Amino acid sequence: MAKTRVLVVGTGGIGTISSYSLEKSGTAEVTAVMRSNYDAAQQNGIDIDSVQFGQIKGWRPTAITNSIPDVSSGTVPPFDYILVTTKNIPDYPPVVSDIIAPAVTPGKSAIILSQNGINIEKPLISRFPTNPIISAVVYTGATETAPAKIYHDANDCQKIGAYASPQVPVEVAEEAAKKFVQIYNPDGKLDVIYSPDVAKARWRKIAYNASMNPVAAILRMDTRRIRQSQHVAEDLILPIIHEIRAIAEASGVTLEPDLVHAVIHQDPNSCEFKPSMCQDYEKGNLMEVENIIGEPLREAEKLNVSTPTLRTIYGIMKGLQLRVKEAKGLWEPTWQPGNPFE
Ligand SMILES: NC(=O)C1=CN([C@@H]2O[C@H](COP(=O)(O)OP(=O)(O)OC[C@H]3O[C@@H](n4cnc5c(N)ncnc54)[C@H](OP(=O)(O)O)[C@@H]3O)[C@@H](O)[C@H]2O)C=CC1
Ligand SMILES: CC(C)(CO)C(=O)C(=O)O
Repeated sequence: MAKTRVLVVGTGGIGTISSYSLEKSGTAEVTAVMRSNYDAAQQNGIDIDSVQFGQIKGWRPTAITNSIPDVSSGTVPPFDYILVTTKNIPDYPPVVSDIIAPAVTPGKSAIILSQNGINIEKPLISRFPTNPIISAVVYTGATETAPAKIYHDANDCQKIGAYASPQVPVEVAEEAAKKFVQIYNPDGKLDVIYSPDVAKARWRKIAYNASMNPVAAILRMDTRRIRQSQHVAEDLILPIIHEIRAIAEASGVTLEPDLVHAVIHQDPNSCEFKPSMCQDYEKGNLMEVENIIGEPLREAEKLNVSTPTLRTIYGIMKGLQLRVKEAKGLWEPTWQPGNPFE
């Protein structure tokens, strides 16, 4: 039987772990789009040090490329799935829809977003109205420690489901999501499951990311120290979790009573874990500020929900993001027309 064709866009931490399981299943062939790690992977393959799969040296997916395949050329067969595992940073171009556009076959390729954040699916719906959109809420822990060297320290754990798109029949999108889970996890040994209510899963996950990620980045502190400082946990983390719960509730999603406990205890006491936003800031990289904090805040404004802590944290994170942009030469300190503070 022909294998399912999957394009993985952004083969860093999560992209590599997903590519590995998809290929290992024997039912998928992965084309991995790589960028800064392309040369290293071409030369020596990818090394994976995995808590779940052991030590893997020089692993290679079916194909590695350093550009997005252009399916309109007619030389590349269409992809059944496009799995997007780049960081998602809409405040600096190119945005995800522009990145993947050449590889999307209208009406065929299902697009799966594995990225953190809320509302990340919306720009894809308007750009690719006839393609099924699938949302993957990812709890896996994986970091690229050097080009094409992946440290996988928390078991692959994903909740995957269809995201409603007006021109795509619900059953088509659900079928695409279920089939993707089937090819990813054919024998059910992984904690990678179909979720009929992925919107709820996203709100639940954002309670961790909107609280722990920015507070860790601002303080340059791991989540155990955040919790060990009762003050930081009580005055910053808990209020943000409560604010996220209130926004979700106003948008029609009731989060479970164990939410606070689940966020506080997501990282075991034994580890000193710095969430991705903190790691990115320490590396001088742009951070996923808009989808993790900006979007929940915009939802809150629309729904008239009070979110004082989230707003303060957003202001600080926007400032830190600007510092990263300036250091990278992506922003110049100039006055924009209409700025009342000039
Ligand atoms: N890592 C984790 O444990 C978890 C991550 N997530 C989410 O998953 C997503 C991916 O995170 P993660 O795997 O850590 O990210 P990484 O930074 O490890 O990997 C992202 C990869 O995408 C590449 N990339 C970015 N833009 C492009 C582009 N335009 N064209 C081609 N390649 C591109 C990057 O290349 P380059 O190196 O050149 O920038 C990098 O190789 C994020 O949204 C994150 O929030 C969710 C849960 C856990
Ligand atoms: C905590 C983790 C790794 C997965 O839940 C994550 O989402 C992040 O660091 O941003």
